[in-house]
Amino acid sequence: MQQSIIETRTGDAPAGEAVVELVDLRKSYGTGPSAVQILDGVNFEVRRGEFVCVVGPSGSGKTTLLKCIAGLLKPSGGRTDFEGQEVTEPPAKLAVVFQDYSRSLLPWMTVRANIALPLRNKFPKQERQARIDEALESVGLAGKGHLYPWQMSGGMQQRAAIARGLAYQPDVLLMDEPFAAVDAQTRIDLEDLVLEVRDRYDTTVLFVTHDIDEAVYLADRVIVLSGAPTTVSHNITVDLPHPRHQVDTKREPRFAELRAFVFEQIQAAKSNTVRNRADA
Ligand SMILES: Nc1ncnc2c1ncn2[C@@H]1O[C@H](COP(=O)(O)OP(=O)(O)OP(=O)(O)O)[C@@H](O)[C@H]1O
Repeated sequence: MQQSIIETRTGDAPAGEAVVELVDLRKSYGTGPSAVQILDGVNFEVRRGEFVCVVGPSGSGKTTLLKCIAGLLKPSGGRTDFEGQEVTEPPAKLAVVFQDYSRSLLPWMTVRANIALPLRNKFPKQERQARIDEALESVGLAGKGHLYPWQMSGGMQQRAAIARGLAYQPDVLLMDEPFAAVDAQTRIDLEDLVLEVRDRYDTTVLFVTHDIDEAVYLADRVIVLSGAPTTVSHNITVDLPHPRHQVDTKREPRFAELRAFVFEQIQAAKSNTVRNRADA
């Protein structure tokens, strides 16, 4: 029998402390009559320890949203809070992993030196070395720290980029389509790796993806964005058991139901975007 889809209303998120909170977040690019409104009052919270995926049509502003949360872009209105403080600069306890691993690692430095970079002047040498070793081990790169990024496969480089974020031991990891540029098998391995490290470090994860299967597989909640100008169209609880398993979880009827529901909402958001553009 089909179960109903559980939606979380804003302000009614699962119990626990809100680590990230978006309050009526607005962002437009450009000024005057040529300004284009991308985010048009986005509201949601991420609770400590949650894994939240954000999906939405292409161009709906997912990267823009993540950059506002990371303090890399100033909102045009509303605000984002990190651990109860309004974000006005990149928060110290937040790390970002971007899609383009080839640009996020410095090619003239070894992997160890890349991971050490954000730790410099923050921790004594011995602690830095211990953090680097632990982060490398947790992403399956123990003993590979002496390599340069260009000596590694795409999947290994993205593991190294994740290790750099983890070594900092952030409270929140923001990930912007981190596996979009790797092959399908590596992507599956990295999805499970991120679930493992989330459990190991108890990190809160906010993960942007185009891939609906990936979102439902990884998330505790999926936030679906409407087409631009963008708001939250759905906030869906993923009531699949943990630990997730690439075959068993995806075989569950509930997985198929949730996947179909998210897919339909994105299709609806896409057609609204086309209509909005035609009306403009
Ligand atoms: N710096 C900028 N200046 C002007 N427009 C921008 C800028 N950055 C993004 N945009 C526009 O804002 C809109 C949203 O972009 P954004 O990259 O946030 O969307 P997205 O949902 O992440 O897209 P995709 O799914 O294709 O990666 C797009 O139309 C994009 O062209």
